[in-house]
Amino acid sequence: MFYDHNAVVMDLTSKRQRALSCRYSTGGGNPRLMYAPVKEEVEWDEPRIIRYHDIISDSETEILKNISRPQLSRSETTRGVSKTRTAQGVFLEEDTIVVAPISQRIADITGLSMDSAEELYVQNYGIGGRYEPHYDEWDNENGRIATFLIYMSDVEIGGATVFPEVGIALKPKKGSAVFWYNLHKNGNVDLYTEHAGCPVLRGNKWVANKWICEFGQEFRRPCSLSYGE
Ligand SMILES: O=C(O)CCC(=O)C(=O)O
Ligand SMILES: [Fe+2]
Repeated sequence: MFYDHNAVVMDLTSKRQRALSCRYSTGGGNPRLMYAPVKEEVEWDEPRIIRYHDIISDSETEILKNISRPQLSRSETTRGVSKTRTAQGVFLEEDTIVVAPISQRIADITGLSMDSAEELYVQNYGIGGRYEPHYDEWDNENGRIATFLIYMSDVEIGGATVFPEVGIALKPKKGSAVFWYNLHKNGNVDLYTEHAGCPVLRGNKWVANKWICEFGQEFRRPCSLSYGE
């Protein structure tokens, strides 16, 4: 399938920008964030997509890139090496330097448990690297309830994360992250969360994905019995 991402996106994003809002967040009163609240910006309402600014430092990103570089391999999906995802990636174990504090920060910010989350997945896209439209979760037990996508680089041209169903483009901004729920509270996939990584036209794109899973979130994000919620 071919999407003219730039055309869809530039049009709708500019309309939406008028309603954007920003605030400092303590993750609902988390003690670790009381003295250093995180900068939160609403990118979209439904599905709710939040951008967190300055959540990872330049030195942390350099460490993550340096650790990852020698281990990168072509990204795979459940069907093997992927043609729809032309990037290289690596899962970093929790005891890797700087990884555990990042997981803790994500837990503090989102209020979700990291106990059943996947390991941090660092990805690098070169020129032309892209990831075609997909859902992070479809039908798994302990599915990916939410995605926390950290941008570890700016990208000169291209490389936006786009949501074709809603018409929004999230531009990579080094040190920031975007967060959304893939699943509704009733456990169904939110069909508006289909997203893609646009081709990198100039520059080099680094991201780190933390996929947060369902188990352990029962009291943090209680289920809903309502069909639409
Ligand atoms: O690189 C991006 O902007 C999106 C990456 C993504 O969607 C994924 O790895 O699942
Ligand atoms: Fe994704």
